[in-house]
Amino acid sequence: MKTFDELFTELQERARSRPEGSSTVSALDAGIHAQGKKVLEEAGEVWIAAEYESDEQLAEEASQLLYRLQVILLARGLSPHDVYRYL
Ligand SMILES: N=c1c2ncn([C@@H]3O[C@H](COP(=O)(O)OP(=O)(O)OP(=O)(O)O)[C@@H](O)[C@H]3O)c2ncn1[C@@H]1O[C@H](COP(=O)(O)O)[C@@H](O)[C@H]1O
Repeated sequence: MKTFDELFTELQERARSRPEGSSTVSALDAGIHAQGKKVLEEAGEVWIAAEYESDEQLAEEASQLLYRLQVILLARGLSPHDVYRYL
């Protein structure tokens, strides 16, 4: 179990050390266009899960959307704190 901020710290470390087999390294290397498509894809899956699937499936899809949002923030050099100031 990890929090939003703990996951972001982990992703920053992946970006820095670039370990073999990291999903995050692959996602960062794929570029902003591909990262944006993943955000949209996961947002759509959250919507479908909310309408038709279980609470557990919705929570899992939401986790993937949060992950994809973090990847795109990281790629642009932003952090969750840049977002929090608008909440
Ligand atoms: N939370 C996530 C996470 N959520 C989603 N994903 C990625 O999203 C994929 C699932 O999304 P899709 O449904 O689009 O599946 P897919 O189309 O088969 O995936 P792709 O072929 O497009 O990669 C997973 O296979 C992962 O690649 C994640 N990848 C990593 N994390 C966490 O990020 C941290 C760093 O992970 P690594 O960079 O892999 O070390 C770890 O704590 C991981 O748990």
